[in-house]
Amino acid sequence: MADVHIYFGSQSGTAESFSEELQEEAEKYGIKAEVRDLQTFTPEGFAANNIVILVVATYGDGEPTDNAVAFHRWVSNPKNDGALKGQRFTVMGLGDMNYSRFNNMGQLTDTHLERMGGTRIYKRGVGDDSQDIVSDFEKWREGGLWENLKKAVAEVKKEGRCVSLGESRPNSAALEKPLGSAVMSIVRSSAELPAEPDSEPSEVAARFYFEAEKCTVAKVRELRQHRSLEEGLSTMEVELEASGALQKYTAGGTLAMLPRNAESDVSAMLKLLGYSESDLNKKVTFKAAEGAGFKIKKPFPSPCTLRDALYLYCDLARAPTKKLLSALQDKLDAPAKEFVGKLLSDADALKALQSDAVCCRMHEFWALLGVTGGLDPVAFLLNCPRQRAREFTIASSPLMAPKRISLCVSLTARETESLESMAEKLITAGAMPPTATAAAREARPRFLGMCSRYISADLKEGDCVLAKYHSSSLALPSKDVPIVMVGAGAGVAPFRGFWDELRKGPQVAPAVLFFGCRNPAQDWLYKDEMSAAVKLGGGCAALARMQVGPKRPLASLFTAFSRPGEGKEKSYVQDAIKKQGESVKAWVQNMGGYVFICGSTAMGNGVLQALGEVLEGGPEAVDMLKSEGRIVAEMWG
Ligand SMILES: Cc1cc2nc3c(=O)[nH]c(=O)nc-3n(C[C@H](O)[C@H](O)[C@H](O)COP(=O)(O)O)c2cc1C
Repeated sequence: MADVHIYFGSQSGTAESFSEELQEEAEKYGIKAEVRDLQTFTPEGFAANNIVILVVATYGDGEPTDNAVAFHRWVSNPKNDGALKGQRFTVMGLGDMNYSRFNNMGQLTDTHLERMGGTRIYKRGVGDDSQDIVSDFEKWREGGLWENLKKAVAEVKKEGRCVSLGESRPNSAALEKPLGSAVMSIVRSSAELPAEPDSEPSEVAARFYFEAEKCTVAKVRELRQHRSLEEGLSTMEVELEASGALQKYTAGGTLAMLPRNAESDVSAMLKLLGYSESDLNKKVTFKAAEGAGFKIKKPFPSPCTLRDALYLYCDLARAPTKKLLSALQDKLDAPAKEFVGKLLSDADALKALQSDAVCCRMHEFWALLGVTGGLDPVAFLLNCPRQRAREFTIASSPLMAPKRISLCVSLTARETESLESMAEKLITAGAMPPTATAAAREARPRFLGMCSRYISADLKEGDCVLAKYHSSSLALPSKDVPIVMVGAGAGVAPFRGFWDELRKGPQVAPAVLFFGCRNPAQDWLYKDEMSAAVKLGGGCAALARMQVGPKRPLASLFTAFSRPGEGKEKSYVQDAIKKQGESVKAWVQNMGGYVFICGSTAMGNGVLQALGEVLEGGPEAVDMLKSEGRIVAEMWG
C-alpha cells in the first residue's frame, strides 16, 4: 500500500497533472505515493488511507469539478463527521481570482476534512489561474510540504493510524494497470483491427471526448463589418445543431467545444512520426500489452483514424510535456536522447521551454533539437498532451432557437515572440544543440488562439464538432426586476440570448444594454439585431404603444466606442456606466435589479470599479451585490 494517496478533482487536467508531479517528486523523498481520480472515490476506500493530499479545482460558480461531485457530497454531509478520524491530510486548491467564489472547493475541502476528524499536516495551498498557477503550486510544494509529509509517514509507520477503521477495501481504481501497458495497432481497414477490450478514458481531459455530443455546424458567418485575418481581426458567429443533451441548453450557459489542430502542425508531426498524408485514413486502436484480461485506459476514443488522433486529440500547438519527453526518450538516437535527458533533469530549462509567452509548438521543439523523424508513434499518441475543449458563453436562447446553439467567437491574435532566448537558455543548460540558435531566429507566424483560429479560418457549414454544455451563473432572474447588461466585443454573446428571452417573457421592469466596441463602422456585432431590440423613442410610453412588429425588449442601449475615428471622442463601457450613474443606482439599489458583465478581464474590472463609484456604499456595496449573485461577471483573457 502507498504511504500517501493523492486525489485530484480536475476538469481540464491541471489538478491531475499537478498530482502526477507530486507522485513523481515523492519518490525522490523516499515516499511511495499513488494518484487517484476522485471519480473513482468510495467512502470506505478513501477513509482507509492514512495520509491524503487533495488537489482540487473549483468550477461553475464555486462548485466541484464533475469528477469530484460525489466526493464533495460525502464530505459535506454532517452525518459523516468522524469518518476520517486519525487521517492526515493537506489540500491544494486551484481556482481563478476572477471568480467571486475563488478557490471555494480548496477551502471547503480543507474545512470538511478537519470536521470529519482528519488532521491537517500542512497548510492549504492556493493556486490562481489568472496569474501564475504553476508558481503558486511550486511555492506550496517547496514551502514545507515534503518535510511535513516525511514526518507524517514516519509517525504512521511508528504509531499507526491509532483508530480502528473496521473493514476497508482499497479503491478498485488502484488495482488497474497503468496506461503505459497498452499497445497500438495502425492498419488500413477496420476489418484488420484486433478486437478492443473494454476500456475507459485515461485522463480527466480525455473524458470530454467520450462524453461530448457530436454536432453539425449549421452556419458560420463573420459578424464584424471589417474582417482581416492578417491583422487578427475576426469575430465569428457559429450555429451548431443542438444534438442529444445539448437540447437542454439555457441562455447564458457555457458550451465547451473541441478545436482541431492546424494543417501545418499535423503535416510536420506526420513526418516526425514516420507517416505521410496517405496514412491519415488508417485506423488506430489500442489494446493491453500483456494480452486481454484487464481493462486498459484509453487516451481517446478508438478505433479512430490517424487523422482524428492527430487533428483532434493531440495538442500540437504546445511544447512537449515532461510525460511525453520521458515516454519518447528511450527510443531517441544520440545526441537527441542526451539532450532530452538533460531537459528532464532541469526544471528551469523545462519551464523555459513551456513558457506561455514563447508558445513553442510541438514540431518547432523537435526541429530545434535537430530531430527530423523517427519518433515512436505509440509512445507519442499515448502520452502527447491532450487537446482541451475551449469554453464559450452561449449567444442564443432556447426559447427562440431550441434546436440551434449560437456562439460568438473573437479571434485571439498577438505577435509571436522569437524562440531565440528560450533556445539559448536550453543550450546553456546542455538541453539543446548549439545549432538551435540559428533555427530559433527564423520568423514565426503571428500567434493565433487554438480554437478561435480554427473557427475563424477552418470551420465550415456541415462540419462535425464535439461539444458539451455546462450551466453558468449568467442567467436571468425569475423576478421582474431591472436588468443591466454590460458587454464589450464578443462579451455581448449572453445578452443576445437574454434579449431574446426577454422578448418572449412578461418582463416590465427596464432591461438595458451597455455595449462597447472599437469602431462602430467596423466591429459593432449584431448591430441590426441589437438596434431592433431597443424600444423606440427612448422608452417613451406613447411611442412604445404605437410600435408595430416584434416586441422590443430593451428599454435603452448605451454604446461606447474606443476608436471611433478622427475627431470623435473615445469612450469605454465603464464611462457610459458612470454617465448613467444615477439611473444605474436606481435600477440596482432602489428597484432590486441585477447587473451582468461579460467580456475581457480588463473591461470587467473597469466596470466593477465604475459600479463602485456610482453605487451607494462604494466598492463594499459591489462586493455585497456580487456575493448575493446580483452582480455577475464572466471575464476572460
Ligand atoms: C467555466 C469555469 C468556471 C470556473 N469557476 C471558478 C470558480 O467559481 N472559482 C474559482 O476559483 N475558479 C474557477 N475556475 C477556474 C479553475 O478552477 C482553474 O482554472 C483551475 O486551474 C482549473 O483546474 P483543472 O484544469 O484541473 O480543471 C473556473 C474555470 C472555468 C473554465
